[in-house]
Amino acid sequence: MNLLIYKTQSELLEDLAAYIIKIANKSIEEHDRFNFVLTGGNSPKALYEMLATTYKDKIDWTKVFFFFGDERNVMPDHESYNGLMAKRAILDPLNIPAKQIFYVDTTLAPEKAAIEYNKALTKHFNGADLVFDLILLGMGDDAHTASLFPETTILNNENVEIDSVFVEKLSTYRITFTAPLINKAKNIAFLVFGESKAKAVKQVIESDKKNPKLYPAQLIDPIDGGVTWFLDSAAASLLN
Ligand SMILES: O=C1O[C@H](COP(=O)(O)O)[C@@H](O)[C@H](O)[C@H]1O
Repeated sequence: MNLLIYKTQSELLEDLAAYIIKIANKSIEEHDRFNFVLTGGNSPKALYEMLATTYKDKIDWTKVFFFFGDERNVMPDHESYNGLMAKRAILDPLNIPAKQIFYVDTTLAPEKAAIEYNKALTKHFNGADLVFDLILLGMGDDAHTASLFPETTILNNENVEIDSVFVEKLSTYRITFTAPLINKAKNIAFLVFGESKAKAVKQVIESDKKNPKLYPAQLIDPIDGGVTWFLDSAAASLLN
């Protein structure tokens, strides 16, 4: 695990953008495309905007395919839809054509949306293993990542797939990559800001004994690739 801690969020974002650009260009050089899984929530917005403006000439965006590691069960025009934030912050500004964007279709029932997303991914990968070049992840202050929430049934799902899950504490369904699917990625990066995440960061990274039922981000342990944590000093403040 690589642990990178930055004094300010802007330093962190600059470095994370450089990390993404490097992986994107390497992936395009190696297999002529970059399969990039976006994270939702609030944390990545400034990063997406930065990639679409300051660094827009650093990547051949015609070769980038965008996916979502999790989605909220709301309509695509709802402010909470992860795809909408990404659409506004990076996809529309870069004029990414629809064929390069894999939104989760939340007009369907959650189970059906997950089935359709699995089908779309299998088709994109031509039936080969679903190995993404880069998966970006956030983390909630309850240590959830993607939509792998504490004490939910999906934590026991050992399949490499997208699934739906009912999250009791939010009284809602989510659609999410399972941990085994995330762990197949070539590269995984966590982006975590702010003091409210400090306790969860410590529990996930420094607990002597793993307890993924309570701290689901502990399930992220890639098979072949690496995981890099991009933290600001507030999020890292409780680490030894
Ligand atoms: O619900 C979600 O939360 C996490 C963390 O979001 P943040 O707003 O605290 O950055 C996010 O990674 C996930 O994609 C999202 O659906």
